[in-house]
Amino acid sequence: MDKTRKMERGDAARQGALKLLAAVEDGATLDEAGALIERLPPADRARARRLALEVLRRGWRADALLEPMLARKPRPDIRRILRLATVEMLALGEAPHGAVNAAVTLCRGLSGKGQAAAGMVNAVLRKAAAAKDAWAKLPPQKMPDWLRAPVAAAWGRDVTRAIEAAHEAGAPLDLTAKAGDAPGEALPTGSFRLPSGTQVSALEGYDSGDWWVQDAAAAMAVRVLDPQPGERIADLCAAPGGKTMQLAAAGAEVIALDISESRLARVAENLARCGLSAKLVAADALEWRTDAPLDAVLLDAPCSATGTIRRHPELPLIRDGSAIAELADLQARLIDHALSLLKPGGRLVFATCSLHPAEGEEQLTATLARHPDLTVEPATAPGVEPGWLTESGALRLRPDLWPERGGMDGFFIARLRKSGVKS
Ligand SMILES: C[S@@+](CC[C@H](N)C(=O)[O-])C[C@H]1O[C@@H](n2cnc3c(N)ncnc32)[C@H](O)[C@@H]1O
Repeated sequence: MDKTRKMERGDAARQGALKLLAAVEDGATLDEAGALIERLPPADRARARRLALEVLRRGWRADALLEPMLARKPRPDIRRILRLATVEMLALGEAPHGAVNAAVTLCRGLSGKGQAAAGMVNAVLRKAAAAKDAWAKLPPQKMPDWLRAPVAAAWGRDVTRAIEAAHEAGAPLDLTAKAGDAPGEALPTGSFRLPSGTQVSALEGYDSGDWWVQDAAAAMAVRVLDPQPGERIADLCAAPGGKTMQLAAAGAEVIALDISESRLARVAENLARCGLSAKLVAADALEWRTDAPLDAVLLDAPCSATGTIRRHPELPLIRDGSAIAELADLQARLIDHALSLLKPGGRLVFATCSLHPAEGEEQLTATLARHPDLTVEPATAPGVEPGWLTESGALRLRPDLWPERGGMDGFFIARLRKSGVKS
């Protein structure tokens, strides 16, 4: 590819990244914003998304570095260009001349005053390129107060900083095998790990459906439930279906329920790809009833998803924490209804991909107060380290765990036994 075409391609990806970043500033998730770049060739689209992710993970850090170099606060489109080039140079190893030239070209493509900023952007980015030591000394991007305060109250400042470092580092690619092995490093908990950016569809076993993509922490809820062949188990919030597939692969008779028909269609696609089956039901779990009581229920409840910030770094920017009380209330109602579906002695696994104690530890305490006959069983499974269990026996997974292996998503998982004869 000649030099000019290479530059144009780089700029298409950068322009795509800037569009995604602008949409996030307007409140969209990166997935929602994806439509803005769908016309780009696949390689540019993937690069645009990667660049946007990396800038979202470090935008605050870039601002902190650049602020003393700027005479006045830049307008939003210029600030996005400055952040992008700074992150490219100082975090992604892009050669300064390439990143600075690209930033200047992007400014020249703007209207009116944007063009006039090209000189300033050139000068500031040249200074930024030389500020490697200052960049290295800046702490990772902080969580917003609505999340940082409860996290720090629960686990202290050192853990909070370690979680923030894990958020900045991003997430590897984890696979769950249908049976036996999958490509990648075998993790102690049974998942398989590959470097982030691995092309999923090129891996051996993709077409034959031997495995599916699922974070190592997310895979723990079903391992804690320990499904047995032939057991009747409902997965009440099933889509897109990672946990349904684990239950089906274990030989359980699975009812996979989700309120969203379109999301349930993804469960059907995923099951078909992997040659697994489950009964699919589109319904509100709060209203759904079954003729025969169940051996077990998996409730992977809707939540703030704050455990997935490594993969969704836009979440802290587009959420303000105001939904957490409402989500915790919905989770409590789902737990109560799930318990009513169980046989005496049946088990409920409650899980959320949240770092907020209101959707985890506090939810469990409130559940036990409403249902004093429930027993919390230790949430153990192969590879679970003793330090991951809370005092009450639930599993608290956090992004800062396994730092040498690349972390894991944040999850809370509790295994509850209904009173009566054990099933
Ligand atoms: C955390 S996701 C579940 C992820 C899924 N368990 C997996 O492993 O792939 C939560 C799901 O709950 C569904 N949901 C939200 N409220 C619900 C309700 N009242 N009844 C049933 N499903 C609901 C959402 O549509 C969403 O698909």
